[in-house]
Amino acid sequence: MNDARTLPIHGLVPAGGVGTRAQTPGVQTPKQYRSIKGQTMLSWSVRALLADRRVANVVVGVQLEDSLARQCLSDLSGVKVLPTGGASRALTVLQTLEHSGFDDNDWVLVHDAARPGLPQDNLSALIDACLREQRGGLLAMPAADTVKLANTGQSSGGIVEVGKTLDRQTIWLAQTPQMFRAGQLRDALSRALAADVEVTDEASAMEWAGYKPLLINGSARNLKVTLPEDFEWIRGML
Ligand SMILES: Nc1ccn([C@@H]2O[C@H](COP(=O)(O)OP(=O)(O)OP(=O)(O)O)[C@@H](O)[C@H]2O)c(=O)n1
Ligand SMILES: C[C@](O)(CO)[C@H](O)COP(=O)(O)O
Repeated sequence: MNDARTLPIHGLVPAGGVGTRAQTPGVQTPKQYRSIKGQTMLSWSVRALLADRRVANVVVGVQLEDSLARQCLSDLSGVKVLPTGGASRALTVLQTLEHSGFDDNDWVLVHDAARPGLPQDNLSALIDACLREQRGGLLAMPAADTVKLANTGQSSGGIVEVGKTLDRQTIWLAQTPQMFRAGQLRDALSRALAADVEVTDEASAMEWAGYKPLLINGSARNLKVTLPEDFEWIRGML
């Protein structure tokens, strides 16, 4: 009989993007399939989840026509690739959840394929906190810089000006993994997307549904590889 506090914990990696912002002239490979120190970025990110012995398995959501994921993950056990990619990250997560076979009360850790440097102590701290508090949560970093809100209504000719400075004491920058009960997350994502809510991470759908996810300290090493120069940074961290 599964202990309700420690029901299976699954990984879910949305890998259905094309990495537009990371592309450089002549390199069309989606960023998750770019090689870093001999492994694809996707492989690094999946392995980072599996490194915690409490993570039972990982499902990876990719676009229907994607054949690269199975190739680069073929040496890993406990990994299933599903053709559940959608037009947005949130839709990929939802469709992968819907076809994962996870039970509603199972825990799921959603982690970007673009965050290969996830430190094990951060992952462990997130899992510990969610199991201890029996609440969902996410890795995030308190803002270390002064935070400006742009005055979007006034920009002309590409010029953007400051609207105001925000109190950074309450600003945290979300990372992944984000850990929630599979059924609650699936329902929140489905309802939020049906209501045309802007969902850029799992927590925003859960917040819209009324939950208060835990914020657990992440790391600069858990960089989301987004721009071409990020590959140089992340190579030095792996
Ligand atoms: N339709 C999409 C879009 C994104 N993702 C995944 O969501 C994660 C974070 O998204 P992001 O860094 O924005 O990746 P891309 O969307 O590929 O990048 P870009 O916005 O530059 O195209 C990535 O693992 C990406 O593969 C996804 O599964 N399905
Ligand atoms: C989920 C996320 O990594 C949290 O910061 C971020 O929202 C993903 O944004 P992207 O534009 O889909 O990369």
